[in-house]
Amino acid sequence: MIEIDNVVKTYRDARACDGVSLMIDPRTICALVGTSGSGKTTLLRMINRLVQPTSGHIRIDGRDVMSVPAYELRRQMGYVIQGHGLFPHWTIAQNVGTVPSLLGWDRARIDKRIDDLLDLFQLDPATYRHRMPHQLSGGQRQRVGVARALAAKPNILLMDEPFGALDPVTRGKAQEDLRAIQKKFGTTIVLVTHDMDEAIHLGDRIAVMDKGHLLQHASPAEIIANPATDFVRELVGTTDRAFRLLSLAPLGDHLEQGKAEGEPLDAGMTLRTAYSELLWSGRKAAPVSRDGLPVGIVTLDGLGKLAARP
Ligand SMILES: Nc1ncnc2c1ncn2[C@@H]1O[C@H](COP(=O)(O)OP(=O)(O)OP(=O)(O)O)[C@@H](O)[C@H]1O
Repeated sequence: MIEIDNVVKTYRDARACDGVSLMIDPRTICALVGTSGSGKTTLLRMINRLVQPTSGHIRIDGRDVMSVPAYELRRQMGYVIQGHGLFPHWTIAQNVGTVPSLLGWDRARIDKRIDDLLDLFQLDPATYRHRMPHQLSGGQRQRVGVARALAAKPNILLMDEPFGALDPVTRGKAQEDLRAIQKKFGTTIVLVTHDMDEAIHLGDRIAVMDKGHLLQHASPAEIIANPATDFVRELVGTTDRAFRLLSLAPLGDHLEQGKAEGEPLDAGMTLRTAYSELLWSGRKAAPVSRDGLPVGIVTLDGLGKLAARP
């Protein structure tokens, strides 16, 4: 549990964070969103003491971060920034093994961890271990950045615009990888992003900030359906909120009974994708299958109801 309790950070002429209180549950992803200069990065960096609060407290499992030596705290938490932050003159293996080496793990354990992580991020260890960061693509470097942050099995991962520099396809893949890894390890993730789609897609909860204030902290569905202020409404965008609602749930969660013709849709796709598929194939209904077996149907009418204002 990360507990942010009435935290203020003032710089000479700015209140970067102005009385922010927020609870982040273990094993969840909290997406911090807001316009530029709203205080997201400042808040994130106070969690690992890269920035010191002017007042207020941040506690991790009940322990005030200011009472833990900064180096110890940062070794317990992964930190990923935009543009990966890899050491350019170190090999990929040395980069990934940084924190385990600092923690004094023995060589065999470090090597195994490096190989496991490279495997996990689909970077063949034999090929990539000895390469230098400049010999990788931007997307690969970003994966190595996340692998490095996870190397010492931290409970908490802090991410500041980690996918901001990636093209949309690579970015989508990186988001899927992150979701899968978060599920597998149960890591608590705090993710700063400018991108509301990314926040909706990845966040169990979204925290919206503006001018140092926390405006709303709620689930993506709640933020879309009931934005707390005009600013939040504007950030969510009104033109495609129906589609955003549909993008939150898998088709398999909203099956209907009945008969439908044609190529089945997979129960794992989102309701939004199913809607698009129905429109594209000119059908009002389609069968749904899971692992090749029929499990129900989906209809345009049914999807229409799910997309309507709750
Ligand atoms: N070291 C600093 N000294 C003075 N002012 C600062 C410092 N760091 C941040 N600020 C100010 O605090 C405010 C919040 O900055 P912060 O970087 O937290 O915003 P942000 O929401 O992360 O923005 P962005 O999305 O552009 O990264 C801004 O007005 C910024 O100019």
